[in-house]
Amino acid sequence: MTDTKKKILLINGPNLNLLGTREPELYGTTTLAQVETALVERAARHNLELDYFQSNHEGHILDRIHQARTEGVTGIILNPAGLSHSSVAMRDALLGVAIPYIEIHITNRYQREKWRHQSHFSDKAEAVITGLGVFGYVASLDWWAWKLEGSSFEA
Ligand SMILES: O=C(O)[C@]1(O)C[C@H](CCCOc2ccccc2)[C@@H](O)[C@H](O)C1
Repeated sequence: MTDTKKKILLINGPNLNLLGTREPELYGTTTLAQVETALVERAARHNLELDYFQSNHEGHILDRIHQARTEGVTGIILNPAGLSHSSVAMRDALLGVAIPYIEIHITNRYQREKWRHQSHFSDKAEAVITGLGVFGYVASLDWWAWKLEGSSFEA
């Protein structure tokens, strides 16, 4: 029996491995491992498979994005981190593999330095979440589940 579960890939950019251990006033106290574990379990409840990847190296992230296409990834949850504001190459990789993504940021970037207001990813994202803390990751997954389950609205 072939595995028919749709796959969502969670990608976190540079320094997010520090989540929960540094700057809790900005990023909270939940660790990246806790986020990843929680999303894997939540995805399974939606009959989805969730894989996750974090790197401090742009090229490794590009390689993981390229690999996603060969794996048949349906959608991406992307926190580009600092690369949000600088990486045309990462934008090109995402557009190149043509996998839809939701962009998520833990902090409200519009309350921070002006240079954080711009992202190389937002205009091509399905949606952008910024400022919900790590709940933004939960919201991103639930959005993918809702989208893939037919986008029906039940009040
Ligand atoms: O708010 C977000 O999620 C950001 O993507 C986080 C990036 C920073 C990622 C580093 O995250 C850390 C987490 C905990 C401790 C230190 C860094 C920042 O450069 C973006 O402007 C907004």
